[in-house]
Amino acid sequence: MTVVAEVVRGPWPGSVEFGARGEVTVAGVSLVEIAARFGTPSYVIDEADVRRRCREYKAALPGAEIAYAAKAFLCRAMASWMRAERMSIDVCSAGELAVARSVGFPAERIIFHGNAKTPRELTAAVNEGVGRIVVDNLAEISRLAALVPAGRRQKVLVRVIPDVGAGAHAALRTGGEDQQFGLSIATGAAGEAVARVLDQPSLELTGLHCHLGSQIRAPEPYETAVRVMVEQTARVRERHGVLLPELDLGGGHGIAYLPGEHGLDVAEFGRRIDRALRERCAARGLPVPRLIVEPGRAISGPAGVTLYRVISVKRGLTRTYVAVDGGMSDNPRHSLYGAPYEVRLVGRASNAGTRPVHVVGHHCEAGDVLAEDAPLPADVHPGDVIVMAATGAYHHSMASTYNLTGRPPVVAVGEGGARLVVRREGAEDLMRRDVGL
Ligand SMILES: Cc1ncc(COP(=O)(O)O)c(C=O)c1O
Ligand SMILES: N[C@@H](CCCC[NH3+])C(=O)O
Repeated sequence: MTVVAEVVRGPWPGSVEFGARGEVTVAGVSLVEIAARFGTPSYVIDEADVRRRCREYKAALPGAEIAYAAKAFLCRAMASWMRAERMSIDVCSAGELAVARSVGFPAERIIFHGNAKTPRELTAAVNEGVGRIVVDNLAEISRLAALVPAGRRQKVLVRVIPDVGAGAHAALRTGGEDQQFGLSIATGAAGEAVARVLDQPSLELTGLHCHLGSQIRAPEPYETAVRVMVEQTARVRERHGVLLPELDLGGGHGIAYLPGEHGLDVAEFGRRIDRALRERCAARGLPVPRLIVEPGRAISGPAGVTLYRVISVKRGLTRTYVAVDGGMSDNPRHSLYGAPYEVRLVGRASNAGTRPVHVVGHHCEAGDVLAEDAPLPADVHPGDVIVMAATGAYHHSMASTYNLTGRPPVVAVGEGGARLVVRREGAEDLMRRDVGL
């Protein structure tokens, strides 16, 4: 296939190719063929691209533990790719834990999160033997300690609020005071949690954790967080004489959603965090703790695309609406955060020129918009297939069945071609939970 122009890959998987006649392939597999074989809408994920991103993290942060944040996208295939790449996984529910364990993902490389873990979740985490549980409130400390069988110690991290605000949208900023995640240093809750954990013989405190927010594209907020977290680690030693061997900086690493944008530069992030950590630890006379990072979006986001079929094109007074066979049920991100997206026509060339359109879904809400002012060919028409970039994170995992629409399948592409890894949800699946009259 002729690649028409040097593609500025931006939000697309590394293997994407755009041909002169409108063909688009990912990992060498034609997206039109995927649409024909698996139907639309469909999520497509490039396995090699996901795995390459894991290796990029390992190369950028030698010696660090890289825990993929499963909330971004998890299915059994993804969990087994993470196992094969020797990644760790961060989970935040019994469901994510069960999926990871179902493919034999090693429990000791699982980090269990949650600001309101239920007793059932805590029990599952302890029984499975997860590597670390991240304490996120005072109430769960004694509850957790009581669940640990005699003769065992459960490793825990304490999630503190570093009071560093970062993230692409208010709903994605979780590192500042006055939100529901983590324990405040300012109110004394973080210090209290540390003391209570150290008081429990069945718990072993291995370090502090923080998570600033999501879709952060610059390293500076993380450098600030390193300063705060090293200071807190030093205070634990001063107050309790305990040297914490780990420091978890969470995730939140941003990606490009539009052409010309850039994500967090992982290599630069690695260099700067390493330097900041060494400097701060030297200043406080601490040995450098083992770093843990928890990228989700940056591992799976750019590796995924979504295919839709155009159902109708309506010209309004001022705008054109291109309605597709999916919508906020498979991608709630535009309606939740106003997130921008890049879309392209697939499978035919057009010389009609482009014009900005609103790509909308098929749900009964005016807010069911997928992309605003997206440039598509002026002759886009029903039956066309379009592809949306950077949908590998927080799409499948946030999908709903609104309007009793079944969720799309996930198709993995790689050297062996395309294969279904999650099947399409049908009316029978939806009715299986409905026990009837
Ligand atoms: C504790 C924790 N770790 C990691 C992540 C992963 O975030 P991201 O997908 O933005 O890297 C999140 C979500 O923001 C989180 O809450
Ligand atoms: N769901 C968000 C990210 C939340 C990150 C989880 N703490 C998104 O789609 O961007």
